[in-house]
Amino acid sequence: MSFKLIVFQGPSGSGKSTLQAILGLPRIVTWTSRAPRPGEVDGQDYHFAGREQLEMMYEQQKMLEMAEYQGNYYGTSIAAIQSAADRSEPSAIVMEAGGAQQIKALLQDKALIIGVTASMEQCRQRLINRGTSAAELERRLRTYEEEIRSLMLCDIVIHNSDGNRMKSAAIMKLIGQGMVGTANEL
Ligand SMILES: Nc1nc2c(ncn2[C@@H]2O[C@H](COP(=O)(O)OP(=O)(O)O)[C@@H](O)[C@H]2O)c(=O)[nH]1
Ligand SMILES: Nc1ncnc2c1ncn2[C@@H]1O[C@H](COP(=O)(O)OP(=O)(O)O)[C@@H](O)[C@H]1O
Repeated sequence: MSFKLIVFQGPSGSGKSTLQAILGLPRIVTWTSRAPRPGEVDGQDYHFAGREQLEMMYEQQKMLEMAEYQGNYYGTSIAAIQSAADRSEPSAIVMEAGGAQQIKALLQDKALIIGVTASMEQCRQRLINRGTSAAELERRLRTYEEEIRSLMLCDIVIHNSDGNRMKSAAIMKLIGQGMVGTANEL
């Protein structure tokens, strides 16, 4: 497989992190100013930091990209991308649409952007099961339609509905085994 980076994009609760875990490639840990959820580990799920620290990192040009999503900063450090570039195997990252497009512009054929979808009702139910508060749930689902529209910019889209769980996992296995390559490998 000649991809350097596999990017997951899609609405909250669609299953981005789940599919990333099934793919099993080294994952790039990004930065966020949001508070950790119960069970999330600093340095493993995210690098958790204050808004000021992230603004400073951005000003010091330590970030490749940074986006504000639902009132919090999310960003990818240049250091993290550099260590991914040094690895022989591809890495995986989860990003919102703006970040994914920046990566695509930068890496072009070396990045595979995977859009992940599920119906709004299924996303809602999954977020409730994840213990999301009512206010947070409304905020997260408010951007659902916009995030679905931006999936048209992805290279492939996986309909990760409840009924498609096994199929989504099988597609991830194929990608992980290098069965999906770039055009110049055809
Ligand atoms: N642009 C960008 N988006 C990110 C980055 N890290 C995470 N995100 C995105 O930020 C959004 C919110 O993430 P999170 O709060 O963990 O919620 P979740 O995706 O619903 O579990 C998601 O769309 C992530 O893909 C990053 O480094 N850059
Ligand atoms: N195909 C699926 N069917 C049913 N539940 C799923 C499926 N994919 C993921 N989930 C569950 O949905 C929840 C949200 O998944 P997650 O990967 O955290 O989403 P995201 O990273 O997009 O916010 C998790 O509890 C996960 O186990």
